[in-house]
Amino acid sequence: MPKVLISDKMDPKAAQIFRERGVEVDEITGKTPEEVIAIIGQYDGLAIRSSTKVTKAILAAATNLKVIGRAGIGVDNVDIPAASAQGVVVMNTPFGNSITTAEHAIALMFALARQLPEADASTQAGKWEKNRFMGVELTAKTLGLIGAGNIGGIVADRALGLRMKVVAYDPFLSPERAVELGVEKVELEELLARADFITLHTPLTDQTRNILSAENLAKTKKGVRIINCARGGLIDEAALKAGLDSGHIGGAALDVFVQEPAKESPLFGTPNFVSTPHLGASTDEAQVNVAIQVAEQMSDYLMSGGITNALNVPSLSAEEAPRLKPYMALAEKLGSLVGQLTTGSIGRISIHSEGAAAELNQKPMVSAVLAGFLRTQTDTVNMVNAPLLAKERGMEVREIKTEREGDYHTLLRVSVKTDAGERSVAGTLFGDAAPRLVELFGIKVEADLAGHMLYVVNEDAPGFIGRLGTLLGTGGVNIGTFHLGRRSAGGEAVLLLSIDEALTPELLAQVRALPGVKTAMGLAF
Ligand SMILES: NC(=O)c1ccc[n+]([C@@H]2O[C@H](COP(=O)([O-])OP(=O)(O)OC[C@H]3O[C@@H](n4cnc5c(N)ncnc54)[C@H](O)[C@@H]3O)[C@@H](O)[C@H]2O)c1
Ligand SMILES: O=C(O)[C@H](O)COP(=O)(O)O
Repeated sequence: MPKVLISDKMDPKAAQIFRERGVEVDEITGKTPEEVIAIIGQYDGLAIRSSTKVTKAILAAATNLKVIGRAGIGVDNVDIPAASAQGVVVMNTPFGNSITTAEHAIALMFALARQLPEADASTQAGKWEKNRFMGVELTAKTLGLIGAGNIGGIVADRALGLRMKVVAYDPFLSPERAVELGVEKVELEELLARADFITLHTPLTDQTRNILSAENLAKTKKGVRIINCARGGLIDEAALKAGLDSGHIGGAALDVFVQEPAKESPLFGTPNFVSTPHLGASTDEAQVNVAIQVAEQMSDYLMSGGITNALNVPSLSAEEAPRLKPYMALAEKLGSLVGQLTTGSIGRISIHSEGAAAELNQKPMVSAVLAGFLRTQTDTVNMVNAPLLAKERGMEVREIKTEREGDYHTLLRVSVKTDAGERSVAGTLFGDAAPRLVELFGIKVEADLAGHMLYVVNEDAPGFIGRLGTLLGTGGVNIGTFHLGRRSAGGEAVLLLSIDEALTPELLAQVRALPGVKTAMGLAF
């Protein structure tokens, strides 16, 4: 039974779903990295929010880990390249807390417009400072949206409902989507110059880090109010403090900080500054949503191989998984076969689907071919890191689809281009389930690729099969199945034998010494 560790505070629904789906679960929160390292080796899955930092060191100790599930959106607390290199799937729940976070941004916008936190503190201190707290209306004000994705889009919708004008800066926002959202797509400079309120909804990347730098803050309208419910690091906090102190910035509300937890900051205590401790996603509804989603996704993966919302591997729904499973087995076997039969460096590997195979999700099949191929070179490859490894090894990967059926109802062909030219193998599924090799380097042959096999290329001549059978029999090797193919009568012939155990090097040398043998190799699947 697979075992999952929930290492951050999560709605109890997550544990309930894991158990219902047959996954054992431990909830151990608030541990130091060293404590996580000490226990992580026993788990197949790790369910987290933003507190657990999944570092290289934690991954190195996670020897059984197959999946990391983030109950939320941001995965900047996970070393994704290290997870990928180790073959661990990383998934998040990209929509479960979007509405909640958008509402938090709107709440902070109101808090700034009417100085609610300071008015509250003053009133509860018995001061009744009615004349001190003069606010501004939101109606007819311009909201500048930096990042118009899921959360930004919801913020825009709510702001339009408040009769605000919304301008958006997002280089990836299409003009059509801007129209659909009812926002005006503008460049950053224009947004800075026009916005009365600015709200940030981008991930933290090299392009967005300090997007509100001292220089850009100086370009904003005097009195601008700024909200950040996305990620610390999007705003230069020192420049923000200076802008608030000088009065150029009319107010700022931060839910996220460069350093979290933010137990101290020069911003604390600054007039017109409002803060919350990374509460954007903290509502009952959002936490139930993300807990359910993460547990369902992780259970699907651990129990049936279904992949949803993964950041480092193509998606594969739980419905697709059973249909794709035999194809993945075929793909992996074909990849392994070409890997075992190819020497020298590979310039290109092409995966060609024909007939029924072409109607399926190609990405998982491609990953399976690459994993099968590369497993002949390294033990640490799997579906997750295979595309990455192939790229690192300078292999060009081609995907080709032909929906028309050829000789077979469904066919997968794997071709490799090396210095010696291009060669291919092809396979089909018998009864849509059983993988079978049907072509080997241009020769028709029908074989199951399983267990130990002997591959022989020889000159087609009478008596050869008898001599080979006698040699193997004398050597104590039991033949399970025997598959033959030839290019033409008397031409090159190929033999694929399944054998109960691998040939000893001595016996293999004797096979190679038989008259007419061009190549003989042991294979294993
Ligand atoms: N405070 C919280 O608790 C909380 C909760 C949920 C999400 N978040 C954070 O909010 C952010 C947005 O989440 P989302 O679900 O809307 O993500 P999303 O991926 O749907 O949207 C992000 C948008 O940013 C845009 N973008 C990327 N680079 C940009 C750039 N250089 N300039 C301008 N725009 C750029 C993208 O095109 C995209 O439209 C994420 O960082 C997420 O981690 C925070
Ligand atoms: O990216 C997210 O989903 C938010 O930052 C929420 O983080 P949390 O799950 O730690 O509240």
